[in-house]
Amino acid sequence: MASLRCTPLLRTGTAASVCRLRSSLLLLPASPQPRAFAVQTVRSYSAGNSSSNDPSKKPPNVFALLGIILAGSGVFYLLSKSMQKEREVRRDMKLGDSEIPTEIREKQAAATTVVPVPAFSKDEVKVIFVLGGPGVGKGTQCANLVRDYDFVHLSAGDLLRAEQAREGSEYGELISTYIREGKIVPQEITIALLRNAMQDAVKEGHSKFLIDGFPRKMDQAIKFEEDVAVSEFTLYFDCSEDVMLQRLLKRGETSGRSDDNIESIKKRFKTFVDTSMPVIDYYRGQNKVISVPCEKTKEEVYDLLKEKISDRMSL
Ligand SMILES: Nc1ncnc2c1ncn2[C@@H]1O[C@H](COP(=O)(O)OP(=O)(O)OP(=O)(O)O)[C@@H](O)[C@H]1O
Ligand SMILES: O=c1ccn([C@@H]2O[C@H](COP(=O)(O)O)[C@@H](O)[C@H]2O)c(=O)[nH]1
Repeated sequence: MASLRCTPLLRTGTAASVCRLRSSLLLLPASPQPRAFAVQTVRSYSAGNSSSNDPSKKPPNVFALLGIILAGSGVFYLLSKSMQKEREVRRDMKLGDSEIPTEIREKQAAATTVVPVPAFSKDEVKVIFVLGGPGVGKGTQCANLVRDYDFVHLSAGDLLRAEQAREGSEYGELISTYIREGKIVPQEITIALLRNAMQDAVKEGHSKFLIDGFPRKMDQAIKFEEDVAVSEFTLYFDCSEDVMLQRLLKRGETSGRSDDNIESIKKRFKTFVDTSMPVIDYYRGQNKVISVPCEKTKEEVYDLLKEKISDRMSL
């Protein structure tokens, strides 16, 4: 089986990514073993043998015996030749495809299927996705968990805003437009930012991550879990649109965010329903969603959240 590890290098704003192919070819299925030949025991009949006079015990026909031995040797020779040919084909990988028998080529293709390996193993990191509609209170509750427990909070939206504001970023313009329009920024950018931030935190000895506002689209979910880390579970913060709208408009009075205005908010709600809810449904199908009702006060929501998380992992 071969394994693939990809290392995106967005940190300096470049889109380049380095893919290290760790290819360890599976050995082809073992060659057929030479068949065991039946060993024929030849009795020796001496002239003085008392049974030699018994007409039912005639000496074996020497020519028949020789024939059997010759036929056996022939089959053995042909079998050895065929095994040697297969060994040569396997050893000499420089042979052109057309020279390799189809059957062997098919075996090789099956054995070299590339399987992606996440950058962080389940032993190294515990990743919790935090999803929910715009303004539901994800950031507020993540801040509570960071204050009280050993979590690292990575908000995809915050990372994108920081990249947008970074001098010299080649994605600044693009991110700015996507955020204002409530659209989802291409996953390569967001995943590279998250991965770099995780790498820094792991280097500092952290292992528990709250990935807030991500994945918001199925392609992000699949790619992140293939390339970066597999999630433990998803927290889904649930609230009516009316309540979220009131919270966002209130926040918009001071946040300075380009998308905390009624036009952008409507677009964000639509994107959430059309694009992000399928991600929650996807994880729900895997029994990996913890739903947290969020209409009550911040404190009440937090108490419920702690209770629900501690049912699933030790806090
Ligand atoms: N339970 C709550 N009751 C009342 N107000 C709340 C509650 N939770 C959060 N808020 C307020 O609602 C606003 C949005 O909260 P927050 O920024 O945490 O939401 P979010 O889900 O992270 O938003 P976004 O998706 O836009 O990043 C904030 O002003 C916050 O103080
Ligand atoms: O994975 C993501 C996360 C966010 N975005 C864009 O950012 C804004 C704001 O996100 P918040 O979580 O509300 O801070 C969001 O509307 C998207 O435009 C993204 O593209 N991909």
